[in-house]
Amino acid sequence: MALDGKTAIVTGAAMGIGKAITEILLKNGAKVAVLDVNKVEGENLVKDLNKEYGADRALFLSCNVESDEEFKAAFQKAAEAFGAIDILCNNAGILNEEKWQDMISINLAGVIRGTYLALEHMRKTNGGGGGVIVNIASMAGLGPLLTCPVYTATKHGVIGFTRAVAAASAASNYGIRVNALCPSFVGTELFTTIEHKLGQFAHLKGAANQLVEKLGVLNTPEVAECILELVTDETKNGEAFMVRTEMKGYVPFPSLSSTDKP
Ligand SMILES: NC(=O)C1=CN([C@@H]2O[C@H](COP(=O)(O)OP(=O)(O)OC[C@H]3O[C@@H](n4cnc5c(N)ncnc54)[C@H](O)[C@@H]3O)[C@@H](O)[C@H]2O)C=CC1
Ligand SMILES: CCCCCC(=O)CC\C=C/C=C/C=C/[C@@H](O)[C@@H](O)CCCC(=O)O
Repeated sequence: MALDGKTAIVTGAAMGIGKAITEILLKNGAKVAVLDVNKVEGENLVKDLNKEYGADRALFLSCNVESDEEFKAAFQKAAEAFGAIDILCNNAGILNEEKWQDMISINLAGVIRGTYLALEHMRKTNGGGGGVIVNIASMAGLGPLLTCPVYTATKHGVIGFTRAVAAASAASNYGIRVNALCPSFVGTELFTTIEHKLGQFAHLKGAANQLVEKLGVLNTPEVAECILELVTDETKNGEAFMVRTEMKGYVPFPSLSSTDKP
């Protein structure tokens, strides 16, 4: 899918990885609806982006991905402003093991909520033009991050959901691909403020720091680059793409056919 003239919705787009994804989509010719709970950051960002990329290329919509009503209204407004939606990036997420129910509600249920809304708007069997969804998971969706058991669970959930809904979309001729992006550590506010958000396993933070030392820290444009790959390569559906400082690529999963033995 070429991006020129396409329209996108990015959640949690006021800062961090979502902001970088918004910028790379704009640079490549798309229009972007910036959804976020942070109105001040979101509105300021959109003002700057429209100065840089042209009037009305970006649109801020206040939206908490935990709210069905707000999410639905944001999709409606974006569709009215842009004509149609071609791309959804479910990026909004938090890390706070002390507020673990909120993490499930935002990181996993928010992705499901956004995906189901996008299927309604975009699926060819409902008058839509098809499109692509990218869910921001994490390397913690592929293996355990021991200081963060619930964060790990939400990201494993995002990958499982992505793979299943991708297969269901293909089998239903929706014309919508769904893929997941799995970055290792990225230097955003989420990463720099974890100190007081690790809950009962905060005493294990030394182990997490060792993993950071080993894996290094990505910057947000490096992560955003990978979005282009997942959006534009029409052969990819139900994939998880891992990005680390020293390597990136599609993650192989076991096939688990009925004849396989453990
Ligand atoms: N920073 C990292 O090391 C990594 C982050 N990720 C994932 O990338 C995504 C983005 O994370 P970062 O940019 O690092 O975080 P960040 O904290 O820098 O930015 C998150 C953005 O999401 C917004 N947001 C939070 N809750 C929201 C809600 N309920 N509804 C709408 N917007 C909401 C915030 O206002 C903020 O603008 C998350 O899903 C995170 O789990 C994945 C791997 C590594
Ligand atoms: C504590 C800050 C979390 C920031 C948010 C993230 O999503 C970052 C996740 C980044 C990396 C997670 C890696 C987990 C890896 C484990 O499964 C480990 O077992 C893999 C070890 C890889 C290796 O040793 O090469």
